[in-house]
Amino acid sequence: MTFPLLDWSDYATDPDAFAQALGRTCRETGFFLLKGHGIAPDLNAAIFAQAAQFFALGEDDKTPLSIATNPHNRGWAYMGSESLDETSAQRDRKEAFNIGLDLAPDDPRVLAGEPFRGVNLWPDLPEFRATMLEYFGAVWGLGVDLLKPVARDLGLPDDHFASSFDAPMATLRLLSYPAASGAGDEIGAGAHTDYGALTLLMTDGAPGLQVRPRGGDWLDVPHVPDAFIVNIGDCLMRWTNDIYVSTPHRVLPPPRARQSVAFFLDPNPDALIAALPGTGAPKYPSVTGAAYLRARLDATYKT
Ligand SMILES: O=C(O)CCC(=O)C(=O)O
Ligand SMILES: [Fe+2]
Repeated sequence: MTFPLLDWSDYATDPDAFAQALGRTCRETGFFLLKGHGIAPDLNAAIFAQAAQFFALGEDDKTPLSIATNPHNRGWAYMGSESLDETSAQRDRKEAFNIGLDLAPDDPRVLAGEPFRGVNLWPDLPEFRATMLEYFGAVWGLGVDLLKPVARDLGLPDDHFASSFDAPMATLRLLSYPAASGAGDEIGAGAHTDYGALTLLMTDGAPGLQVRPRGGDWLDVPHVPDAFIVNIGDCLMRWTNDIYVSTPHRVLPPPRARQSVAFFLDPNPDALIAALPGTGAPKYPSVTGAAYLRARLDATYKT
């Protein structure tokens, strides 16, 4: 397996060729690298710097922001609270912080208690919120743009997915992995496939991320500075009636402390995940975006 390096600026000059290359990788492995995406290296650097400040806070500052008591998948996940490998009892050696679509406390969707419609939790760090929201907006825009060549590859109008992602259950997730302790049986993030439509990931370059293509062995994902590692998730696989594949990946305990920033683009809560036109007899019943994500998260946080 190779990790194709796609250049987003090619989409503007030759959208058909870009869609074809993107489609090929989504059908074969569901993983690619993306450069030329226009998100400023300065903004990337700022995100990593703010994340480092957050993770350096003490438990007293982080505990009130706990995701465990938040019904909307927002906030801080402490070390050992998750097991991404649903088949294993082994706990991931990582901390995380989730930020969702930013809504005001008096937003009607928040007041109505709609699923995944909550307010974000913020640490007391002066530039944290503004930096996170700027990045959230930029990567959300890029993710929705990437769904245009996806639609084109599937023979659908370019804007086919737009209305399913205009108020998405997207999550910006900061991740921090301590260096391997050397104790042997540990994992940074257990083997899993992502739940949503697309994931756009940046890492600090510390090794650890591996992908296992169907029928193959675990492979290290190469680091290309400032390129996103993009992969498709189970929701898009299901939407395409399995024409696209989501691929298992994991994070090994890294040789040095490691940070990464993932953006999970899940659809709107009420988006209907049903086999797309032209993809054959549906293999799965239709499901809403919210019902699908809730079922997957419950498995991750099982006790
Ligand atoms: O930290 C990474 O490089 C990947 C994390 C990941 O796969 C996830 O959180 O879904
Ligand atoms: Fe993942």
